[in-house]
Order: sequence, then C-alpha cells, then structure tokens
Amino acid sequence: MTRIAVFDLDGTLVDSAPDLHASLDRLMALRGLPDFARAEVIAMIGDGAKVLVERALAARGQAFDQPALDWFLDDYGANAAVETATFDGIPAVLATLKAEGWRMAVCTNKPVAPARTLLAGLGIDQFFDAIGGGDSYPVRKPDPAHLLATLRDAGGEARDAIMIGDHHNDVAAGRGAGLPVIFAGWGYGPLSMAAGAPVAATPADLLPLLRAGLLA
Ligand SMILES: O=C(O)COP(=O)(O)O
Ligand SMILES: [Mg+2]
Repeated sequence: MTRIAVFDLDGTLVDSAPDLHASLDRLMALRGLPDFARAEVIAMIGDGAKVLVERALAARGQAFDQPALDWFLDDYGANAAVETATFDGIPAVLATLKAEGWRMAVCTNKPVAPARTLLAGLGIDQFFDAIGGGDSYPVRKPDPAHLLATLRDAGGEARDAIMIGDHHNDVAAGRGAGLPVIFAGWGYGPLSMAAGAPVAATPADLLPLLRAGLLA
C-alpha cells in the first residue's frame, strides 16, 4: 500500500489571502469600488476564482461580468506569489511524509495555472504527484469526482488516501469519495466547517493524525 495525502491549497498549504486580496482590491479600484477588509476576502475564498469575483462584485452591489473575471485571472496569475507563503511547518510536514514514503497530491478549486506557479514559486512543487485544479476536470470540490480524478492522476487509490482541507468543500469532497478527512484548523474556514472531522490545530499536528488515519 502506498499511502497518499491529498491537500487543499488555499488556507491549507499556503496563506494566499494577501495576494488574492491585493488583486481583488485592484479590480475594485479599476471599477471605482471600495476595497475590502482581509476578513471579507477570507470569507469569500473556497469555491474558485469565478465565485470569488462573483462574491466580490455582489458585495459591492454589482452583477458578475466576464471581463472582471478575465482581468482578475490575468492580474492574479502574474501576482500570485508576491506575499503568499506556506503556513509555518508545512514544508517540514511535506518532507517528513515524503521520507515516510507517502505520495502527495493537491486538490484545489484555484485554477491550475496559478496553483502551479505558487507551488513552484514556494519551492514545494516537487512533493506532489499531481495537481488537480478548479479547471482541470469538468467538476470541482465539493464534487468528490474532483478528488477522485486528482487521485487517479497521482497514481493513488481512494482506499489508501486521506484528504486534508480547511473548507466545507474539502470535507464534503473527501467524505463523498469515501476518504478520511482531517480539517486544517489553521486555515480560513471556521471550525464549524470540520463537521465532526478531526481537527489539526497546526501543520505539525497533521503527522500523528495522518499516520493514525490510515490505521483506523
Ligand atoms: O481558490 C479558491 O477559492 C479556493 O482554493 P482551495 O480549494 O485551494 O482552497
Ligand atoms: Mg482551502
């Protein structure tokens, strides 16, 4: 059995809110709209770029329009790794799992291009056997098919896999695919989103939970 850990990206591996926030504020400025507080942006993250822009425009009383999304994708794509960093302890956890023989994958609702840019820019892309982005397959989280397609691309099996994420979309996708789920308590989602899943308070707390999860 080759164990495989499937990680969400935003709010789980990386603290990407600063660059998402900066890009959204530039879009607001372009439209003559007021900028956002960080907490407002964090509450809008989790369903991919299109929904993020939809929510941002709706919060300013505006209807969604495609040029806004296109502008955001260009701007964010060029600025995804300015302030974004891995959460403390993440690189060490990934290195430990690698040394223990785990396979690893990323399953994110972020479009795959900026996801790859970020993972490479932060020097952690070499840990992953596959990156399943929000636009990699016909569906995305919470649909479990997004997770199952990512697992297939990583050469893993659902029975050997655990999902780690910070949003109810991650919990729903993991459970829908029949996987144990660990909730990233350091991320963007309120703890209520764990919905009974074990919570890791810090990245280092993942290790015992991951090792135990596949023994259960
Ligand atoms: O891009 C988003 O809104 C969320 O991305 P995530 O699935 O990596 O948390
Ligand atoms: Mg997330």
